[in-house]
Amino acid sequence: MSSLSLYIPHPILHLLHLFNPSRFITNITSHFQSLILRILRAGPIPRHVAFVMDGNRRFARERGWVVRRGHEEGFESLKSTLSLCVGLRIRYITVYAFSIDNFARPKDEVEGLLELTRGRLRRLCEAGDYMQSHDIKVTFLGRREMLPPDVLDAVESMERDTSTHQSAVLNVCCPYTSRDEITTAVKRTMEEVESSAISISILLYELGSSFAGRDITPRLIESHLATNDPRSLLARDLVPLDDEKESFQEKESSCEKKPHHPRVVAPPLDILVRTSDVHRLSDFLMWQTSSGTQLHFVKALWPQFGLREMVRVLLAWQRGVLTRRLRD
Ligand SMILES: CC(C)=CCC/C(C)=C/CC/C(C)=C/COP(=O)(O)OP(=O)(O)O
Repeated sequence: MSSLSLYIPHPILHLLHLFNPSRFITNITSHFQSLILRILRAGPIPRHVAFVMDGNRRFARERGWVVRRGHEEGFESLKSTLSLCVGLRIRYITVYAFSIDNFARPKDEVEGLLELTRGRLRRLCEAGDYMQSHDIKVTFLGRREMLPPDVLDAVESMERDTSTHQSAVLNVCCPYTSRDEITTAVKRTMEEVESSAISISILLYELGSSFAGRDITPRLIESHLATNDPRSLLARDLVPLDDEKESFQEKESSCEKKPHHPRVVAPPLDILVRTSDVHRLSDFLMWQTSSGTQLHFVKALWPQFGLREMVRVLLAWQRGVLTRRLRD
């Protein structure tokens, strides 16, 4: 601007200062994005979308940067993707932030990822920041007990500070693998079935009868998956298990309401996106993707994922939904 001041009269220069080209471009871009999201919202909207945020290291290496910087760019991409999802009114967003296997990566890289959790992500949950102003509940899924104490403290405070939020849920899988999640769910199901079987059989034995036990069904195991942890569900989305639906509805409509806590499950996973052109699940949400989930493998590396990629994914999913509706 200073060299321009030699040629441009002062009042015009003043106007140019007020005009601020970079702010103007940012405003135009954000208006354009809101318009696109509003158009997309005219169609069906998925309730639950998951992301395998792959390609941070490649993004860094291609630019001659240290790996840590690639993950930092990945974090910025997570923030902008969250805004896209919120703008689309998607209620559940589940991201693969840290696999249990990632502990085996170089120390500096692991420390960089943990620092993003206790630093940048923690700040987004503080008073007046993004998660508060957008009413987003943040929950961590996986083996939190494997995290260092200071990261665990940050995780617990993020969950506490956002626990009453109702507009959307961000599930951060960290440290997580799908096989571990399924194994834990099976163990919990067995414990539940055994404890209810024992108490009912004692009662029936005393009454002189016998008891065959509660059935272990896929739906019962599913209700114990991390994505169905009651802490990560929005009250308005709770869906009782099929075999409990009737009694749930009865209790809901009964005048004399007794406390009833049916096992519940979250809305099914509609879309899974994996970036960086890798066509694998890598031990992520294997149960949840086993029926009805549309899988999208996108060429862009995670730090490059943006509006264009999201629009493509959503249009493909909407096309699928509308085609099914016409066919059925
Ligand atoms: C704490 C938090 C929410 C962080 C967000 C940052 C972020 C996007 C983390 C994902 C980490 C990860 C292991 C990505 C996989 O790409 P890669 O590293 O395997 O990359 P590559 O496929 O190029 O090797």
